[in-house]
Order: sequence, then C-alpha cells, then structure tokens
Amino acid sequence: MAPVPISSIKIGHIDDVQELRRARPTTIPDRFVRDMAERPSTATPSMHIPVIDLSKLIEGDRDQSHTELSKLAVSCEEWGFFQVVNHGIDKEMLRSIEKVAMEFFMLPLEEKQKYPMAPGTVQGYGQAFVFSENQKLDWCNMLALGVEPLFIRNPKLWPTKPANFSETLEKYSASIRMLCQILLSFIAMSLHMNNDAFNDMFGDAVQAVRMNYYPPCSRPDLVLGLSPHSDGSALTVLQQAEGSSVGLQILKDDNWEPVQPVPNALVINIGDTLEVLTNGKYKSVEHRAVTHKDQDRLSIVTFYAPSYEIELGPLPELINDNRPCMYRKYNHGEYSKHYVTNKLQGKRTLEFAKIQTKLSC
Ligand SMILES: O=C(O)CCC(=O)C(=O)O
Ligand SMILES: [Fe+2]
Repeated sequence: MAPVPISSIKIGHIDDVQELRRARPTTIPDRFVRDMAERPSTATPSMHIPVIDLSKLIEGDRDQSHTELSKLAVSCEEWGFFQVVNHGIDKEMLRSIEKVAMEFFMLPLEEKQKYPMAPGTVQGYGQAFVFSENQKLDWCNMLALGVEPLFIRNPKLWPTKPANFSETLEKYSASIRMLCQILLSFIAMSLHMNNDAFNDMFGDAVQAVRMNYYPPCSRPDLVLGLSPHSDGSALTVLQQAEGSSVGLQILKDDNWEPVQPVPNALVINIGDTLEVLTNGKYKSVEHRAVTHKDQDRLSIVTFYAPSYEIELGPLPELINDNRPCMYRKYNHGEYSKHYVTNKLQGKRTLEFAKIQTKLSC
C-alpha cells in the first residue's frame, strides 16, 4: 500500500456514513444505491468455510497434522478462504485491537479528519479506492495504515486518540506477522514444497492494516459495505470483531456465501500474489461486505505481501503440462501501484499479470 499521489482526480463530495446515519438515518443518497445487478440478495448460508486448527498442524500427532494439512490444501484450492482456530494469538490481544479501533471510529468527525485519506491514496481515514465522481460508494468508514517496513509508515496518519492506539497496533501487527509466517510455511508444505520455500520473498514483507467500520444501514438491500474485490496481498488475516453482525461474503460457485463468525477465529484468505506464485492452484477469491439494518460491524484486516522490489511469477515447481504457466513475471511494487490506483472491481486487477497468449511464458 505505497502512497500513490494522484493530483488531478475529482471524486466529488463523499458523505461520511456514520454522520449520515446519525443525521438522516433513513436517507440513502444516490451515490450509495447500487445498480440492480450489484445489490445484495438475501443470502441464506448453505455452506461453511473450512476451519483449520493450527495447533493440530504444529503439535498434533502425524495423523492429525496430515489430515489438517490436506484440509488446508483443499481450502486454498477450492475456497481461497478458511478460518483458523488455536492460532496462538490470545483473546486479550484480539479484544484490545477491536477496542482501540472502535474508540477511534466513535470519535467526533473533526478528530478523525485529522488523518484524512487523500484522493487516490490508501492510507488514513475515509473511503479508499474512489477515483471518480460517478463511482458508487461503500457504506463503510476505513482507517488504513502501512505498518511494515518502516518506510511505508506515515506517522502523521497514526491516530493519537485513543492514547494506546499505536502501541496496541504495533503489538497486534507483530503477532499477526508471525502468524502469517507460520501459515506460509504450512501453505508451502501443503504444496509439497520445502517449508521455507517462500522465505526469500517475504524477508522484508510489507504489512498494512485496514480497519473497516460499517454503521447500520436502513436499506441493507440497496447498498454494499465493501465492493466485491480480491486482495492484492499474498495472505490476508481478517478479524471479525466480537458482537459484530455477519457481513463478509465470499463468491463460491457463483453464489455469495456469508462467512459465519467463529468466536476468536481469524479468517484467512489467499491474495492475488499467492494465486500468481502457485500458478493459479491456490485461489484469490472475490469477496465483499454487506451491511445490517440495526447492527454495526467492525473488521480489522491485515494484508501481508512481499516487499516492493521483489520480482515474482509462478514458481517453476507449479508449472507443468497440466497446469501451463498462467501469469507473467512482474515487479510486486508495480503490481501494488496498479492495485491501489484502480477501483475495487472483482478480480479485474489480476488481469495485470495474466498471460494472454501461450507463447509469452
Ligand atoms: O469487512 C470485511 O469483512 C471485508 C474486508 C475486506 O475484504 C478488506 O478490507 O479487504
Ligand atoms: Fe478484502
């Protein structure tokens, strides 16, 4: 999430959804009303995304770890998503990040606007990925911050209220970083590769955090909390705050499936970068968020990606006659720039890396 200043884009006035909700609870301005095809239908959950028990992978007996590793492979291939339990991050840590995030969103607007997300950039408070005056808006307020490495941080955008915000985010991010490293080593094993196969790429990994706050909406049938997209990261760790409404939906066999929160679990999804590295074997799946009539929702999302200077493409071990090379080699920094300068639109951003003719591999 490198800041990409774009001087000339006009995005018009953007209503702050929390203020809108406070002042005119039943008004949905046109810019939030989705075209018919995009409106959320009332999804009835028909499936549950897989749940992986990390403790079984780490310290289970041979049978347990083998079973869990196969489940991990199936989750990444068929769902692109799983929930992880017994992940080693304690409940207090999960609650503390939710608490500071919520305290931040509950501050008066003038206070939050001290950290504005400038048009065309992706850090700070506001709405990200808005590039034109006629683009539909999400029913969401975001606070997005680059965390690692240090040069991507913009300290001016780190809130000073609540007072323990930065310290809490630092600690939380360090634990999530370790979790990502552990998960990547098991993902490598699930691909029958050496468990440090990805190490070179993630030595100086980029880590960014986005906190999404979705106020209730009187017409959840007309709006989206977050537009459909796939993540540009390698891995994403998504925490659905305790007590939040159900809101995350993933595209599975052309249906939007809600992700039912499992207490204290973290939702993990494969991002575009792992889809490319695995030559399409592991899928970066489209997802979106919907809103609720009376309940609000908070999610804390960590994006874990290779450092910008890394050149990447499908790993040679995963290219064969059955699975010819699907993606070209590219620089991850270029890809990140491409991602953050385009609106969220399903899996469109991955077109960047797709090989159009067989000859180009
Ligand atoms: O709030 C959610 O559950 C979805 C968040 C998400 O997909 C994102 O921030 O990229
Ligand atoms: Fe996402």
